[in-house]
Amino acid sequence: MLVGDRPQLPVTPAIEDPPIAHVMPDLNPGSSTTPSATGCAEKSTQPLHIQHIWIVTGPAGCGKSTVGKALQQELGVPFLEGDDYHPQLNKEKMGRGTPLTDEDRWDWLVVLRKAAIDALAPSSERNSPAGVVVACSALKQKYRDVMRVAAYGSPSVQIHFIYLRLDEDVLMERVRARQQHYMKSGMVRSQLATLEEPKDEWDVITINVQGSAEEVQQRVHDAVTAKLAEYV
Ligand SMILES: Nc1ncnc2c1ncn2[C@@H]1O[C@H](COP(=O)(O)OP(=O)(O)OP(=O)(O)O)[C@@H](O)[C@H]1O
Ligand SMILES: O=C(O)[C@H](O)[C@@H](O)[C@H](O)[C@H](O)CO
Repeated sequence: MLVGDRPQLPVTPAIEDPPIAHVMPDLNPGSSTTPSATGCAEKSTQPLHIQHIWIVTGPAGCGKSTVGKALQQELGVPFLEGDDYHPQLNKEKMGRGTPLTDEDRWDWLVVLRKAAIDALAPSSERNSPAGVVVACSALKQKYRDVMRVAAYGSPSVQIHFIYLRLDEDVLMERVRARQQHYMKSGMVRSQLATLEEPKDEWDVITINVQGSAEEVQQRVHDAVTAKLAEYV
């Protein structure tokens, strides 16, 4: 299977990651789809309760937090702000104007992925939510692949990336106008240099985020509604 292709069930993890894979909770105890001995999914009469992980991606300043929080309100699911999961050293590094490396991002992505899985797990205090929204730059395809592992082995969990596309000049304007954030406009160019725009990745929805926050939110709403309709 090529990276970014839609996996067929049952899914064999393309990335070896035993600690997470082995602790994946059974998110769907009443699942309607049961893998058979031959490896083919068998249908039962119960509806499949799908949990959707919506990962809002793109470079600093594209609007991940703004879009993510609005989507959280709309869907009534938890929201994880990826920036909050960076170790302090990463934040200090970015604050000094030094771009993160693959190594700096690796543990952050794994921790954020686990937090997303945990947010889906049922607890005694509330019912299992229908999903979670995560703001995470996920600039490179291999970073998105790290996050994709969250859905591996759990047919009831679906992962979607919402890539917010914006030109450099508008990105720069938005980051410059933003107050009290460690990420300054000088980092925008390096974010774009690192960015691998998703192409032919079946689980990515690209949204043009030029325009007002309301216009952008409407586009996101339409795209998410259309995606959810595929599961009805
Ligand atoms: N559609 C929009 N039009 C104008 N300004 C916007 C729009 N969306 C977001 N902003 C503003 O742009 C700035 C960056 O947005 P936001 O913080 O949501 O981006 P981000 O991708 O989460 O950034 P970072 O990754 O650096 O945390 C904020 O000040 C926000 O209020
Ligand atoms: O991968 C990265 O370089 C980082 O995640 C950044 O994108 C920041 O966390 C974020 O944009 C905060 O401004």
